[in-house]
Amino acid sequence: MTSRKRSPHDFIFKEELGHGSYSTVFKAVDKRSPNKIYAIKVCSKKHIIKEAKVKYVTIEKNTMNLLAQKHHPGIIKLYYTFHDEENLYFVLDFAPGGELLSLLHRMGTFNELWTRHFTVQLVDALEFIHSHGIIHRDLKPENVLLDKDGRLMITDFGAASTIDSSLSDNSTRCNSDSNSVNDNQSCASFVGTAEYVSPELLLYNQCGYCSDIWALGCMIYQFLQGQPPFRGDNELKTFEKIVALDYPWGPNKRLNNTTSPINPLAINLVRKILVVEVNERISLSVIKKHPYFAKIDWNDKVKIWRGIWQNPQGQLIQQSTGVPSSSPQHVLPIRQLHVIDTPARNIQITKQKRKKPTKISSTTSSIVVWRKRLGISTGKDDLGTVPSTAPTIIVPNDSKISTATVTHLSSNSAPPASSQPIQAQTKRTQPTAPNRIPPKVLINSANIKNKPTPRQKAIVPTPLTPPTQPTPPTQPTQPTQPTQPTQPTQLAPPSVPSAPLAPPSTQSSLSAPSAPSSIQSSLPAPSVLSTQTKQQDMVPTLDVKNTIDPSTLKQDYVFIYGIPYEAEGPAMSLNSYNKIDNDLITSLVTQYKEELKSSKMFLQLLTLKKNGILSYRNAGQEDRDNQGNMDHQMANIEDSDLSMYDFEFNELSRKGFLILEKYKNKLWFISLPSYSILSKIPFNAEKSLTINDNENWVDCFFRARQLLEEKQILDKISNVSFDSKVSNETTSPPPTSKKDHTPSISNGVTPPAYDTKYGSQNNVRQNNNVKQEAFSHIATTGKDKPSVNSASAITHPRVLSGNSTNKSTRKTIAGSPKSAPSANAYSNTTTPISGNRSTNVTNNRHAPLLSKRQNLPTYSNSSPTVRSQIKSAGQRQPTPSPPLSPMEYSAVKEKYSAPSNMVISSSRYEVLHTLNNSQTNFDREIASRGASAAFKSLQKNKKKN
Ligand SMILES: Nc1ncnc2c1ncn2[C@@H]1O[C@H](COP(=O)(O)OP(=O)(O)OP(=O)(O)O)[C@@H](O)[C@H]1O
Repeated sequence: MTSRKRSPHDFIFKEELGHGSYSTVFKAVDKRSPNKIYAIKVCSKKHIIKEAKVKYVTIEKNTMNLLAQKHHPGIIKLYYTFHDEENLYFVLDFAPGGELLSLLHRMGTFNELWTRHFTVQLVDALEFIHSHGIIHRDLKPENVLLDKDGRLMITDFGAASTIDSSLSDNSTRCNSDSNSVNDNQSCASFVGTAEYVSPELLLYNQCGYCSDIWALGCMIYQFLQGQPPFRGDNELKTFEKIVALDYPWGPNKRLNNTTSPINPLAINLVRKILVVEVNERISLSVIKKHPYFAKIDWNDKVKIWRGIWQNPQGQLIQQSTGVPSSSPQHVLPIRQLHVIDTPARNIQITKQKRKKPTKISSTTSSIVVWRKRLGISTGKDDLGTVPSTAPTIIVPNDSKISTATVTHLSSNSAPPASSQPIQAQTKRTQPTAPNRIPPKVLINSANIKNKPTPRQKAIVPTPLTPPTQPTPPTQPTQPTQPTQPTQPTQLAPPSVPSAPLAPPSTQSSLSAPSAPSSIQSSLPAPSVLSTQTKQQDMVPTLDVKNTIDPSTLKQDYVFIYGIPYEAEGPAMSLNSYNKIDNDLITSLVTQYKEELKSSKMFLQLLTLKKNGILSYRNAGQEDRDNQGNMDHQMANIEDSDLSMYDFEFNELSRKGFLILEKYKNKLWFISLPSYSILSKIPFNAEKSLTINDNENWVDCFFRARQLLEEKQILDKISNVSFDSKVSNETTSPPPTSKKDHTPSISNGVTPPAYDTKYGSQNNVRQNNNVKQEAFSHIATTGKDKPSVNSASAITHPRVLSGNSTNKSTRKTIAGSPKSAPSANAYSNTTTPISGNRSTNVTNNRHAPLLSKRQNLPTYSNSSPTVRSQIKSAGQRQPTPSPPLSPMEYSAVKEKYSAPSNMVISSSRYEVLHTLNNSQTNFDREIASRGASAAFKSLQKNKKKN
């Protein structure tokens, strides 16, 4: 670090490199020495204060300062920090190679050579970090960047923790030193990323150097397999998998369609790292001696730190891997196929883009929920070193103590024998347990792979909480648009027959053969609510008392436009559908922008409840449904066929549109009335009816989703014991959780056969001719057709936010997936809109298409009959039928599992997942399309600016 004071004026700021939860990173040139290129991380002071990130920024600064005292090639160096009125600035090493995750994404997996080379670099860099008494705590491929030669550089120390050097012997061992697991205050906080979080943090609130080693193990696995070892449909499931060491091994599949077996030594290494018991987890020094690194000379730093794009002489080599050596900025931004985010445009340095959900707090809440449900204390008393004896798992029902222990779990880590030539050497520790895990813990032992001991006696759990009631019945549906979450592909005829709309000019660009020749729609003029309307007319029928309800997450005035559309015609590829869909939305918005935002429209009072129900009532006129309700149900965000998009939606400036789409059924455009229109509403009414106007709609959607998701998880955790399903000794009635289908299977309900006919008719019936396209006001019809402007520059609503490498991913619990929405019929039947605004916008529309291709039934593509069978099986089986044998059970499970390449979410992970698992070029095209479209969009925006 140089002490010379610098300022933003010393640098020329170039393009944005990416942004994280509290910063935007720009490429910058030092004016004093123009050859010096840096990455400058800019954190808006306002934003970090508002988002309570000060602590993390400080940690990052201090940690990087500490590490910058000595140069290490594997660490992003911090050169200067300074601030002005608006921002804090971190001047860092520029890593032109982008994120390691992006490289992995582009390749599918790394080959043997690269995996070993990267691992060696990681081990060396980690050793350096640990030698400074620092634990990174958020190691993952996203936080590892690449320099121009393809050398790793670890970054993002915002979650780091230092170990008190007076206590530490600076050992990097996980075992044998009491400091290796740090239980001090700073370390006991929950940080990290769901997929890489260590079991000691989950179970004991502890972390240490060994927690970074755990993450290293996850990364090695990911290099070889393309995705991290532990991934559940949501964070809580991921946590379950982590403590159960539930991870599979498959061949090393590359995107160039080559497959190779995995080196057994690599598997062995990973297995020695991914051990739940920290005292048995291999340390860095032992890792270095592992036979996998037999040929590595750890003292030969030059060799170790050769870039992967360099030959032994240090020259850049041409890659045959699809990574051009000519361009150092190898990595295309990887964006979601469908995102809710802020467009990357006109980003002032001082202006923080729409944040992605908070890393730390989200993680915290998930872990807290998870631990709470397992009955694991999160209190300080529970801290301390990991006991030499593993916790006993006690199943609640009859107070019997299971023999499952954490060490037991670790011994179960062995992947299937076929892919695991080398067996774990994990020693079993004493199973008698201190009350590390209080006696309410359920261990889902069916998740434990290759359980070496005979199956335990099944103990049907007593729910930790009374069974939760299913989501309350939906409110009466609006007459024009029945929304039936359980029948996602049910197509409702347009409620308003419409005159054709001239095809948007963009249609000519539709390349798909099955694309509609025209998109016809009409825009019946809505009833006019002009600004001259008498103020009292605007809210005459609103009953204030009825409106304010504690379950309301948000209620506000909006304009809503519904466009029902019906899909007919032959099957269409997902690609075509996506394109049409994008074009449709885009053209509608671009053509009717003015009308959609017009003050002529009726105001609606939109309400989002905790149960996910979104309803509206007309603020301008008495408008009751058949049952006399003023609130009309619009959608249930739990509906797996509901997608949400953002078209330049900016709540502050009240611009743009939030778009909801029920798969091939209806589009809703939600816009916000201008302040001037709002001011026409009588003050009292406005004040009393507007609820929670401090929180954005999108945040509220995600909050609702999270609430629902947590409830769902809690139901499941409370009610499910896999033991009870596979055991012949089941004695208790099955759980009754609405959404847990597992019991139905375990109770011998015959899995419904896949209804091909129905599937083909209903689920895969494609929108070849989006022929309907009635463009009707949701609550009224009108006559005036708006003028049709020729569609100008088309921006795709879903890729609008194609920022450069937006670091948001589901893996960062930080705003994590919260959960990847699941299309997995077996484990998760409904998928609310995800909890991560920037990554997780449910888009299960893909599921049916992909499922069909593979002829795999899923809940989301099963017929209503099938669904009701599954549901009723889960809900109403009064007497347990003979349970399935384990084999039958796994067959059923497999049958009802979502196909591995299903695009069920829009996060980068999902895209990556699809890429990694795709069988065909078609799938890969789908997955990469989002990224390239996002990239193009970004470029366009940049040019414009
Ligand atoms: N030194 C760098 N060189 C090149 N690109 C960088 C550099 N640092 C960051 N970036 C890009 O900017 C993105 C965001 O940076 P960073 O992860 O530091 O932000 P953050 O706010 O700390 O993120 P997080 O939400 O993970 O805490 C990164 O994903 C990366 O693509």
